[in-house]
Amino acid sequence: MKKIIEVENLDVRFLQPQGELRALRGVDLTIQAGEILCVVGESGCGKSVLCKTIAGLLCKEGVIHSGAICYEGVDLLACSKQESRTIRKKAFAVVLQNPQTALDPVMKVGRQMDEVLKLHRPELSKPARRLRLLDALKQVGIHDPARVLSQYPHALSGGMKQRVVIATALLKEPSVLLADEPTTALDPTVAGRILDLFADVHKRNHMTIVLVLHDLAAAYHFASRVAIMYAGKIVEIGTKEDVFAHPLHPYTKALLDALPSRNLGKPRLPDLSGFAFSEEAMRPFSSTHWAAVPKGASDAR
Ligand SMILES: Nc1ncnc2c1ncn2[C@@H]1O[C@H](COP(=O)(O)OP(=O)(O)OP(=O)(O)O)[C@@H](O)[C@H]1O
Ligand code: NI
Repeated sequence: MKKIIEVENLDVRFLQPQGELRALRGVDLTIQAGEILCVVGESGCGKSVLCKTIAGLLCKEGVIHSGAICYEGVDLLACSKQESRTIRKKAFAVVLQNPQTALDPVMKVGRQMDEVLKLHRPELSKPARRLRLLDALKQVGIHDPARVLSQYPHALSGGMKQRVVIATALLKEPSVLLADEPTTALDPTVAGRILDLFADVHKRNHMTIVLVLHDLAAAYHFASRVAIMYAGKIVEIGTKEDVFAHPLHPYTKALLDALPSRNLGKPRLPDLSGFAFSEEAMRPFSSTHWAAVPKGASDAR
């Protein structure tokens, strides 16, 4: 498989009054074209900083101390700002965890999506752009796109807002979609549907997707490969089957042991309207994506 992004020995620090915080301590990561790479790790391990640094969105307090981020062989940290900006603008789109902050509250959805499309496809006429926007919303599962285009973001639910954000990201036809915990702000059933949407987008567009997730079980379902991050480093990476069957790092083992259900390879349950298992087993995606069992009832290993 072709490598699309190579991160080498990336070291990012935050200078604070009380000292230097090392958020990324030499991250090495290869992202392959066309894969869904899920990055999983505990809160504070550096997932968002990694995503933002790749996307060129690191806040000004963050210092890239050393390392390389190569996109199709071009080191974005070594080339000119203008060049790296042009490459990033063309190649990457980013979806963040809170759709609220991604949308302008005082601009109708249609207008803000149109602004993005105008930049990306200046040759399109206004009617052609409108058709493109309607189609983009349909592609993310919005059944009444004309109505949504005419609304302000506050009129939409959290899940609908995130769909709009994803549709807007896709308007840019990026090679790589970076999504940083895109479902954290959503309630569990909606979160499951949004993750399904990423899988769908991947299947349709053969795009490279980097999906940061908290939940290892969700990563198993959606990833081609899984990268485990711990204390500012990628400590393990591999196909999901390898990582789940033969975890090498103690943190990966601990994460796997913490899963409420170990029967991840089992067939999916159909959608259920109710749930009879213990509350602990009711993980956000369990009813739609895999059979959940009460703790202790299964030990697949
Ligand atoms: N703007 C900032 N200023 C100072 N420290 C920061 C800043 N942003 C992140 N950090 C620190 O960098 C480290 C990594 O943060 P990051 O947000 O990448 O974690 P994360 O893995 O995304 O966590 P979460 O799962 O909670 O989103 C943390 O210790 C965090 O406190
Ligand atoms: Ni984060």
